[in-house]
Amino acid sequence: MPAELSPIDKAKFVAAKRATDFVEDGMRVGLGTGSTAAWLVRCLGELVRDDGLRIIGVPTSSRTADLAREVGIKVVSLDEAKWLDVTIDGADEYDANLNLIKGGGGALLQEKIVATASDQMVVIADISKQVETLGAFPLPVEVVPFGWQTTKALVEETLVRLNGDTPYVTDEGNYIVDLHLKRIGNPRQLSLVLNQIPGVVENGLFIDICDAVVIGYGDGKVEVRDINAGTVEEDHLDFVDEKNMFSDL
Ligand SMILES: O=C(CO)[C@H](O)[C@H](O)COP(=O)(O)O
Repeated sequence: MPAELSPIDKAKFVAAKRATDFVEDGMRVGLGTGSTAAWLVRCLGELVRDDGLRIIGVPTSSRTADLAREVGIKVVSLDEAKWLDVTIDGADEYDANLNLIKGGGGALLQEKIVATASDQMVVIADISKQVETLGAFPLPVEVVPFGWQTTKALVEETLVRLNGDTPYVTDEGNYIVDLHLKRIGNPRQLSLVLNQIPGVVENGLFIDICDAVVIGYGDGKVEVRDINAGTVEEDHLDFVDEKNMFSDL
């Protein structure tokens, strides 16, 4: 029997489950990274196994690739898929314009490349990720290992301050440094400035990339906000149904 889910996991689960509605038979799907994206991968795996859904998945990290294969999703590289119908991924923060901070799981580079190579990007998140102004979540910046302390000092000079001396190592062998900015007044400009610093590979600000957000709540409520259509749809999903659960929880 599956263990009882916490309200936050229920929220992540219902957001992920509802987001599978964006996926149709034959699609090439970008698969995000993180705990919410892992729910999505499991939900899609269930549809592949039980309903015969045929999709090709392009994972955004080695972790997601392992999980996707484990649940029976056919995995190819972005170069093989070339262009994707939809990418569904989690986020650390989203604002009213659906600009995002991503990369809390250290996968921002692949996530940004895959999302940009998609007709549509859909974010799945619990309501706690919604913010008025981006920046409370430390902004991850991926830097090359060569001279990373110097790059970090340059970023510090350009911006405010940087915490943490032991960098996280990404799938590409790069480092992640986190910017504790508290509030990002102009995310578009900050993103451009950061990416001009030599040694910076990419940053976790996703500007004008996300098309829709599926927001999950602990009671099973789901909201789908589409920034292009300007619509908000409400739904309710039942997570007590055992059919929706996974035996490894
Ligand atoms: O950007 C990410 C990984 O690089 C994740 O999508 C983000 O950190 C959200 O993670 P979670 O769904 O576990 O809260």
